[in-house]
Amino acid sequence: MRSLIDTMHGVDAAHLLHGQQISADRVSMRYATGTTALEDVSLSVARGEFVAIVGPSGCGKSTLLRLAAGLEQPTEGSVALATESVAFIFQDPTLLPWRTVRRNVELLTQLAGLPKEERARRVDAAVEAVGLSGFAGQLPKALSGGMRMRVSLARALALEPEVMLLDEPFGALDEMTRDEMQNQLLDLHRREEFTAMLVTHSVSEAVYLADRVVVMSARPGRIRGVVEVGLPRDRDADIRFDQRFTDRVAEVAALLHGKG
Ligand SMILES: Nc1ncnc2c1ncn2[C@@H]1O[C@H](COP(=O)(O)OP(=O)(O)OP(=O)(O)O)[C@@H](O)[C@H]1O
Repeated sequence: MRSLIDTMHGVDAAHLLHGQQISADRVSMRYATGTTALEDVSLSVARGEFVAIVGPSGCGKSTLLRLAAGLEQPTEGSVALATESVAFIFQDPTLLPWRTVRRNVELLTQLAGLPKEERARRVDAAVEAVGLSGFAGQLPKALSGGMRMRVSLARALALEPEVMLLDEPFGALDEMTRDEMQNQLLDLHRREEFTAMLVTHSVSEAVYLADRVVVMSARPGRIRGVVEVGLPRDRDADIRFDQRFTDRVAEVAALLHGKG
């Protein structure tokens, strides 16, 4: 199940400062194949913060998320996580086709060994939170791509995670559905107050969702710069017309393209 979403174990929480949820300290990652994916990356994410990571293809963004989850160990430096309560969301919702929406959402709570009543409470809340109550009895094949992604989100939410790691979750969706999913995620983050690390190829998505955007260089990935978004957390689609939004998008894009 590790390849779907999972609860992970906190790694070496000793060097976390107060209020930090994730901390990477001078991390380098070289795979056995000889590829150096990351070099000297240091990053701290505060409890409840939403951090987006953008960078050229192959610069080590997914590697950084896997390190944060404790799925990989860095070759140099250290990664610390203040909690064991972590959910991972991938671009592919990976639903089990023979299980209904409800039973898919329940899956990880079942594997985590939660009692039946507790599972039922969490599943109901998660299905409701993503607006799928009317579809709880449907099979995945009856759902649109956006709805399947909502099920994937609900399955993660049912773990009531303190940390949500999202690897390009909306990359396969059409633009309208993607906009809807971004608003859904903003709303969930406001309500559930989890810490989020999101990998995306979209600069505007990063600025729209995050408190801070981390811009990485081409492989081996280093942090080229970090942009403080500085927009109110309580934002909606209209913020895209705000000068501050367009300024931040330009700032991130300039860093991304080496002009920062
Ligand atoms: N398990 C692995 N074994 C060997 N090399 C790997 C492994 N995972 C990733 N890599 C390599 O490490 C580099 C970074 O990969 P990673 O998937 O982290 O980048 P990314 O920024 O997420 O890419 P993309 O934006 O294209 O999804 C790539 O060159 C990739 O081929």
